[in-house]
Amino acid sequence: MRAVDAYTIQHQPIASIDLMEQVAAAFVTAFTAAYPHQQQAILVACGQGNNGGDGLAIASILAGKGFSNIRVLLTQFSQSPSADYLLNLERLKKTNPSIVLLTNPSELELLRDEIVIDALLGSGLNKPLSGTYAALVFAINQSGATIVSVDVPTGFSSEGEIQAPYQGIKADLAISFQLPKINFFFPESAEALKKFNVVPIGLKEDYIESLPSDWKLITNQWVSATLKPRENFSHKGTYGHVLMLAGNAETMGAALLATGAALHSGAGLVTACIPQSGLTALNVSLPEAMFLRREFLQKATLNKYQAVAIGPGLGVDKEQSQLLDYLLKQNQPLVLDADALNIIANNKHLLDKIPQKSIITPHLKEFDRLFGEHPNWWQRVETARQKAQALQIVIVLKNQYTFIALPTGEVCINPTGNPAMAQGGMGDVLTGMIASFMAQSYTCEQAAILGVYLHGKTGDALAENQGVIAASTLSKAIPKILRECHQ
Ligand SMILES: NC(=O)C1=CN([C@@H]2O[C@H](COP(=O)(O)OP(=O)(O)OC[C@H]3O[C@@H](n4cnc5c(N)ncnc54)[C@H](OP(=O)(O)O)[C@@H]3O)[C@@H](O)[C@H]2O)[C@@H](O)CC1
Ligand SMILES: Nc1ncnc2c1ncn2[C@@H]1O[C@H](COP(=O)(O)OP(=O)(O)O)[C@@H](O)[C@H]1O
Repeated sequence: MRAVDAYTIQHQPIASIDLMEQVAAAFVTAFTAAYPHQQQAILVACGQGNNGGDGLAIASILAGKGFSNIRVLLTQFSQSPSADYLLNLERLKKTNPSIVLLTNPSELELLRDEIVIDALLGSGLNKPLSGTYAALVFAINQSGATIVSVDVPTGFSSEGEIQAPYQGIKADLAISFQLPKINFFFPESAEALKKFNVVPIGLKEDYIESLPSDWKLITNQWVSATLKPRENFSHKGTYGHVLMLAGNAETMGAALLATGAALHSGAGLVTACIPQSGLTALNVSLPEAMFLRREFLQKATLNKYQAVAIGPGLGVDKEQSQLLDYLLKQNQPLVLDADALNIIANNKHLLDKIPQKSIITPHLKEFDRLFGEHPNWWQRVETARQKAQALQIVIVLKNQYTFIALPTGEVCINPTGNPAMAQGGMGDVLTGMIASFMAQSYTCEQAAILGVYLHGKTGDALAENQGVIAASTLSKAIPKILRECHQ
């Protein structure tokens, strides 16, 4: 993002001070949408770099909009304030603001119900907080005030390992510019911010797209452009055939959920290879699905299936291990989830046998069982990136924000999904969706990205009206979201 700012200043007819003005205006629009009352007491806490410069411009704009109860806290910790900070300080002084000069953090006093706008340090953070900054941050956190951070909470690294224990500002909201920070998507950020809001500041999208980056944020635009329409004169054969190998006596539901999601996501045909004991349930709940006896799997012609998925509710006994072993030898790309991954974790030599272009969908624990324990998510995602490249597979590392590591070494971040989806069976639905897209002739990368994004998007649409979403409810709602996403 810092590169984007620098490029914009160089290549657009805009000076850095004017970009700062745009940033401040965009911040104020989002801030006043959340806190509209002009009598609201606000303390704008400014450092002496460009983040502090933003804070000064924000204070001026808020005052201009009639916010009459603003105090501006100026830290006096640095010997070399930034040029734009100094310029904005001169501008602000003309508005006759209430200024609090702070040399000693212990002098900080907040008014009743005062909101703190945190503009102390932003993306310029280059070392852990210490000394006076650390003491001030501690005092602000302790105050219990509502905190809204400019760009990033002070002390929070935008990229790289998040310091543990976290000692930066604990913001209620961070208002960031143009693009979210990569670390907002890591679970450890929960300590630093409750919510983030990204506001546009008019930077060149085509330039941002063209920047080489190992990280990609999945967008609705990409999904809509990638989804193929259902063509006139097409038929069930056009949309591929999924074979779903799943289920066990106590976990037949997982097989039904995965099979149902494959149907609801548009596969032309879906066959469930489940134990005989699940047949009645299959016929009653999913009459569209076909059935393949487990004993016949090894006699079946596997290449009549455009996607083969294995794992949901499968079990890890000898019989299931042999089935997996057989499939791994067919050298046909697979979707591997749940117990298929647990079997591989217990027999690590099988990792190298996963056919290239396969997709594996571990949650945190399954991932660590496969690849070893990780002290934090940053390292876990880096392992995913390396393993996806080394094995030439797609790794869908599931979480609130799922990371998809591609064989190219890129990692896609999925912005959709919400905690209402945190219920058993949700991963089974995802496996069915991904297998369905694979059967419909999308590449393994596309199938994984479409599956993950649309899974979360369906959950987001349902969460507008319900607090908890059962996996079967989500599955049935997929067709409506698919319709909406088709261009
Ligand atoms: N054109 C742009 O770039 C735009 C930028 N914008 C805004 O600017 C923000 C980035 O501003 P920035 O680069 O001036 O850094 P900032 O975060 O204010 O820090 C200031 C200095 O603090 C120091 N420092 C670092 N860590 C420290 C620590 N732990 N404890 C103590 N000191 C520490 C370090 O200086 P050093 O100590 O290394 O000399 C650093 O340089 C960005 O988040 C956004 O809000 C927008 O206006 C859009 C246009
Ligand atoms: N808080 C959350 N926000 C968004 N998605 C979530 C959340 N909790 C769970 N999910 C999604 O639900 C799925 C859970 O997968 P998994 O743990 O394998 O479930 P199960 O094995 O019960 O089917 C993942 O796709 C995950 O991204």
